[in-house]
Amino acid sequence: TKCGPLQRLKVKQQWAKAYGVGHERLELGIALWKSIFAQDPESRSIFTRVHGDDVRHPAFEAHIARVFNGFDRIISSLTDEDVLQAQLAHLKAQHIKLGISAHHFKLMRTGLSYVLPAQLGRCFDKEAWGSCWDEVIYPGIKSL
Ligand code: HEM
Repeated sequence: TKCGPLQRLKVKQQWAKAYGVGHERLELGIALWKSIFAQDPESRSIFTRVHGDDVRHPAFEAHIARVFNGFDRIISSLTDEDVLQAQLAHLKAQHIKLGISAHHFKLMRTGLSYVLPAQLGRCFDKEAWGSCWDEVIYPGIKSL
């Protein structure tokens, strides 16, 4: 499939539902990062500044909130190409300095494919998410 207008709308709508409110949002984030660290325990080491050794540390919870805020900005912009590309370019510049590789983005892609269905059930459109990640989000943010 392609990340076309329909897929973008689905991703937007499903993200809005999963992102939810209050503590649900934090729990989704904690589940995502637990999945990333379970897939690759070594990847924790790039998060020392934000206490990646403990996903419930206030500093790590703040990190989770920043990343989801970034997600929210990207996904909200999926239907506005110019804003979308500006958001992606900004995140790309931030991640170049951090040494985030294709491998790391793969961990996140896989993590999302676990935690979003847990939140959305059968509403999760795997193909729409996969194509928008592979064709739009990842190519826009990757640096290495
Ligand atoms: C679409 C995917 C991603 C988005 C939207 C995103 C978003 C963000 C945002 C908004 C920040 C905070 C920047 C700041 O205010 O300084 C951040 C920091 C960071 N991100 Fe990402 N990120 C993504 C993917 C990843 C991946 C795949 C990894 C590695 C597995 C990663 C690792 C980091 C690290 C290490 C930091 C800095 C932590 C610190 O403050 O020390 N990010 N990210």
